[in-house]
Amino acid sequence: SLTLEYGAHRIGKRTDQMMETWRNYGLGQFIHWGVYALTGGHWDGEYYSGAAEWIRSWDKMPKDAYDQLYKSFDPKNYEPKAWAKQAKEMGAKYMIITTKHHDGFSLWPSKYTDYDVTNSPYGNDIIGPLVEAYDAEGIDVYLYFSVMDWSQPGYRVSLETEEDRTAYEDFKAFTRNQLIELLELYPSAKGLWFDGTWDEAWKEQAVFADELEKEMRAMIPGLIIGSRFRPDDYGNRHFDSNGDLMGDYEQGWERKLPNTYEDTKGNDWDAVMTVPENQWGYHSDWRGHVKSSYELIEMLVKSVSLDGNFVLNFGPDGQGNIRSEEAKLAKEIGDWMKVNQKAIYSCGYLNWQKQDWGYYTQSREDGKIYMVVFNQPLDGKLRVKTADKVILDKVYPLENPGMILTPELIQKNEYFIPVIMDQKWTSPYVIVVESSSTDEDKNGGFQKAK
Ligand SMILES: COc1ccc([C@@H]2N[C@@H](C)[C@@H](O)[C@H]2O)cc1
Repeated sequence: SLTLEYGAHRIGKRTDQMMETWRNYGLGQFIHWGVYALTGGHWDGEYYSGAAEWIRSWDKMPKDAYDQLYKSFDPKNYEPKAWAKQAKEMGAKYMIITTKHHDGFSLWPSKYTDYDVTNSPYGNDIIGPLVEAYDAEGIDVYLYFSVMDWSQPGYRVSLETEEDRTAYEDFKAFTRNQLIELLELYPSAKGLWFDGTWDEAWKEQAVFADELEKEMRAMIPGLIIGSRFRPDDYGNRHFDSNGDLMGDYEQGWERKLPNTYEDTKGNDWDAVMTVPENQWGYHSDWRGHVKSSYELIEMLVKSVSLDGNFVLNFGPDGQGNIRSEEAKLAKEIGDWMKVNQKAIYSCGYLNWQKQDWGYYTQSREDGKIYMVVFNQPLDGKLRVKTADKVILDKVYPLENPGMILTPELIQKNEYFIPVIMDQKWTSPYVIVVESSSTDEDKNGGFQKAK
């Protein structure tokens, strides 16, 4: 392997308590909010088919017009407490807020730019009250920060000239100043979620990024930072030039999920997901496929079954309203979580063979195994192939622990679990399997429930 000064500084998962807490979240909420929300994905009556938060890059969007939008930013309906309550009801255990997206508009009072909320009609800090409201609901807060900042004179895609390099030094200092400022203002933040680090200019900054990451980690012990922040000695992010994970968890799953445990490389990871195909910021006219709560619950369960967290995106409008489609999803997901959360929180991957009916999760606290059923077989028999030397001690529906299900032995370590046929299931349900290991290879494989 290569000798790297600025590659991964740790091999394998973090084992400290703060990371264990992160690993056990299961469900998170992403919030994309900024002046782009004022456009709602339209300009001058024209529909923008790209991701709404990228509308400034649209050739039909006059840049100076976009850059004046902040003078209209005055979200009368912004209610951070209501947002936090809704997220609590949904069952989110953490929330990631865009403090600054690619356009550079800072949602907190920043000493380092005039392009921030204090110079908008709204005038007040957006981030502070949001952090307080989510902390009060017991939902951990993480700060999204885009290194790419179109508003900054020193920002560069690549460093071609001496002038570029001089300007970029100012940009690096500005970037550091804002990040230190954020951690000083909001020390209850548990981590940072970086974006906008794909430019060549940034990928040459292995030394600077490493020193800055060390400085931030020293400010908040246990701070959790993903794989998209630092470039290594050769400019590689996410995985260094030896293939080792940069940062504390893999951030590569954006609008997509791993399909097998092997895809996750055994790392911690999060998947961040839009409700439409590709809209993070508010777009008033969602076109194409809009995901249902059923689809999103399956993505959540699949993520947890593969040792990841699932982060669902919300894009409030320019007045600070949560749109009705998102409110409905929060309610529907929350209703499901209220009944089935034991299969999600503090759960992760189980090495039993994946079956068509759905997903296994296993509690990291008491070892209980959860079968989350999405595709009930027509014959009502759920095939279960355990790992070797496993005994099924007790099997029952999570919603009805008194209803003991008796597995039918098919062959060694393989059973049919009879599902509850008398109920017309309309949403995914959970069966609990209490199992124990045996050192002999018992053919019987299971004991009658005690
Ligand atoms: C294809 O390039 C990009 C670049 C940035 C993004 C940003 N990352 C997401 C988390 C959103 O913030 C989106 O704007 C998406 C695709």
